Amino acid sequence: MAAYLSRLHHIALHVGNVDKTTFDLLTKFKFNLFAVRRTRESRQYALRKGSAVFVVNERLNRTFTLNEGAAWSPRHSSVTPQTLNDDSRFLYGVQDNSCVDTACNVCFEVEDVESVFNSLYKQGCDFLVPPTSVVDDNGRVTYSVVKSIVGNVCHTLVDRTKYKGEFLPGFQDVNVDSAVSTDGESSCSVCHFDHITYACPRKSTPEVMRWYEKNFGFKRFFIDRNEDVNEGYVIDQDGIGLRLTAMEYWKCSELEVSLPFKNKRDPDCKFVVAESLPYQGSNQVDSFLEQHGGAGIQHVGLYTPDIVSSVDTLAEAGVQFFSPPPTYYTQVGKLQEIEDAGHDPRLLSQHGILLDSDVRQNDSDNHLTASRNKRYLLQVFTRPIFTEDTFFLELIERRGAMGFGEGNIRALWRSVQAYMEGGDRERQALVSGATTADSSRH
Ligand SMILES: O=C(O)C(=O)Cc1ccc(O)cc1
Ligand SMILES: [Fe+2]
Repeated sequence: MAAYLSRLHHIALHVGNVDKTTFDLLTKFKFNLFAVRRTRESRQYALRKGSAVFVVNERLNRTFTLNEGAAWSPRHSSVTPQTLNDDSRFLYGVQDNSCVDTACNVCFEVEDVESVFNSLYKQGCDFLVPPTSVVDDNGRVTYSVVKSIVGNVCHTLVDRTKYKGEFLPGFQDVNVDSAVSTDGESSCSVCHFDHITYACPRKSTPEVMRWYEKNFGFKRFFIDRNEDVNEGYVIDQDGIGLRLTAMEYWKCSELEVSLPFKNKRDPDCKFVVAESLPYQGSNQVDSFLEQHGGAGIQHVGLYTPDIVSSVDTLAEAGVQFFSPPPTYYTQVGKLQEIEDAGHDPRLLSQHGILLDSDVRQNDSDNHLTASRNKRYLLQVFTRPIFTEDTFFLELIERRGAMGFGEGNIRALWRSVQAYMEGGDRERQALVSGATTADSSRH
C-alpha cells in the first residue's frame, strides 16, 4: 500500500560551504532565515519563502554516513537533540557522500511515521534512518529517512502532529524581531514549491515512475496532449533530445488548501523526470549527471504570483538568469502571444522571462474559431547556484496552465546549451575581472 503523504515539508541541500549558500539564498533569493541548528561539527540553516523551505546542511568532510556500519533493526529509537552524536549526524537527514554540492532530500510530512515505515519496509524500500523521535519543550517529532530510487535523493518522512514549535526540535528559532531577512519581501513573492525536476540516466524513467507510484501513490500526468503514454514527452528536433515524464501527488492537506495563494487545482507535489535521448552531443541532462556524479535534483520550480517583479528584485540583488535565445521573442506569433496575455514583450525580454500559452484542443482543432485562450505560464531559469553547473532554480507563474510549455522547454534547452558552450569564456572573463552582470539581461 502506498504511503500517505500530508505535504512537502522542505528540501535539503548539502553543500561544502553552508555560509555561502545561506548568504546567497538570503541576500540574492530573498529567503528568510528562521531556524538554525549549530553543533560542534554540523550546521543546518532553515530558510523559507512562503511555504517553500530549504534546509542548508554543511557537507562534513568525512566519508561515513549516519548508519554506516551500524546495523539497525526496525525498532523505534528515541533521542533528545542533546544526546545525538554531534560528529556524525544531521538531524532529519543523513550526511550525503557526494563530493559536490547537491539538493538531495525532499522531506514530506506524514501522519504516522511508524506505519509508513512498516509498509514501505515491507515493499522493499531501503531505509537510512529507522523511525526516530526527537523531543524538546514543544513536543515530539518522529522521522525516518528512506532512500529513493533516484541517485542520491532521499526522503525524510516527518510527523510533526505532536509538535507545537515553529520548525523542528533541535533547531533554534531565529527570533522574529531579529529575523534575518532582507528587503524585497514584498516585491519577490514566492509562495510554494511548484515542481522538482530530476535528471536521470537514459531508460531509467519507467523504473523511477513505478517506484513513486507504488510507494507514494504518485500519478502520471501528461505534460503535453500529444504525449505518448510509454514514451513520455519527447522533443527530438533541431538539436534538442529530451524525454520528460511527469507525476503528481494530490492528497492535499487542509492546511495547504486553505492558504490564500494556493490554487485548489494545484497538486501538492510534482516531479518531472528528465533524460536525454541517445546520440546527443553535450547537453544539460548528461552534463548534470557527469558533474553531479549521478542522478539527482536538477532544478526546483518556485511558484510566484508575480514573476516580473520577483525577477526584477532578484536580478537587482545579483541573481543571474539564463538568457533565452535572441530569436525567442521575435519568432512568428510570439509578440502577439505575449500581448494577448496582457504582458509587455519588452519587459519580458528584458528579464529573460518565457511565456507559453496553453492552446486548448478545441481551439486548435477549429481553425476558424482558433483564438488564444487565457491559459498560459511564465518561466525564468537561474544559472546554476552551486560551484558545479548542476542545480538551478526556476521561477514560474501559472495563469491557468498546469503543464510546461514546449516553447519554454526548447528555449531553456538552447539557453543552457549556449551557456555551456560559452561557459569557459565567461568564467575566464570573470576571473580576469570583467563583469557578466549585463549578459543576463537583454
Ligand atoms: O520546463 C520545466 O520547468 C521543466 O521542468 C521541464 C524540463 C526539465 C528538464 C530540462 O532539462 C528542461 C526542461
Ligand atoms: Fe522546471
